[in-house]
Amino acid sequence: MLGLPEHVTACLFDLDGVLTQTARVHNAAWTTTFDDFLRRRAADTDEPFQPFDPDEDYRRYVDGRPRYDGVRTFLASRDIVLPEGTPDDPPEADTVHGIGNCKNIRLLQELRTHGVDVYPGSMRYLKAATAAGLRRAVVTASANGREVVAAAGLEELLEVRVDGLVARSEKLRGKPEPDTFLAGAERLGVAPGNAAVFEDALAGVAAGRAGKFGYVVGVDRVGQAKALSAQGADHVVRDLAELLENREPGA
Ligand SMILES: O=P(O)(O)OC[C@H]1O[C@@H](O)[C@H](O)[C@@H](O)[C@@H]1O
Repeated sequence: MLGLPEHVTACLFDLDGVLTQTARVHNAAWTTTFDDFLRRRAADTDEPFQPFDPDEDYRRYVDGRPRYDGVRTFLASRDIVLPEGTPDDPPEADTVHGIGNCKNIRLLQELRTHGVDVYPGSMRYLKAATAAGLRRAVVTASANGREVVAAAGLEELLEVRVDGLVARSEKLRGKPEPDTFLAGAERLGVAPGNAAVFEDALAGVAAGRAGKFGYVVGVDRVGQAKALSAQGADHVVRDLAELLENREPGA
């Protein structure tokens, strides 16, 4: 049904980059934030400034991961270790939390100024899934998940939300671990084997594979179809509307 195998009765959708056109907003906020930090550091250490790569660095180290995990993973890729700091560190603090908080201020500024766009194909797919009686959850690493879902006007179409705040309060490990997707399936009352994961991030597809979900759809918005397959996507589309055309997988 809807391009999914017969045993699938529920859909677990990632948010940024799958339902809403906000992956690029996160990416831009991270790029500016990391570049500011790296420039300061280069000036302090006399080492050359090597900017954050919004393609490679974002996809490998930041995309899909919880905010502070993204900071740690990227810094580790440059052999940089910073103090953790605390959640209320100011945005200029050179700590894991300070950098994450700086990115969040930039992200919210942009989201609140320009609003949130939904992918038209995703809206169509969500409506078709609702009409077909498939269960529907959104599972996002973002602590801003509630705000983005509301700004996108998707609240009515999603039965369950597992976001970064839920993950924090329930101590769920972030993607690429499967915990948040497993929590989404559990809240819908569906076994992982009967749920399909929809993900645009490499870490998210890896989480879908690790959780032994019934089907993993890779959503390729940036030309990384091969990498999504290599992480374990069963099928890769460029837009969810493609699944409405192909009624059965592989058809
Ligand atoms: O900083 P937030 O809003 O909690 O989001 C955390 C992460 O959420 C993911 O959905 C994005 O792919 C990442 O880019 C982002 O860093």
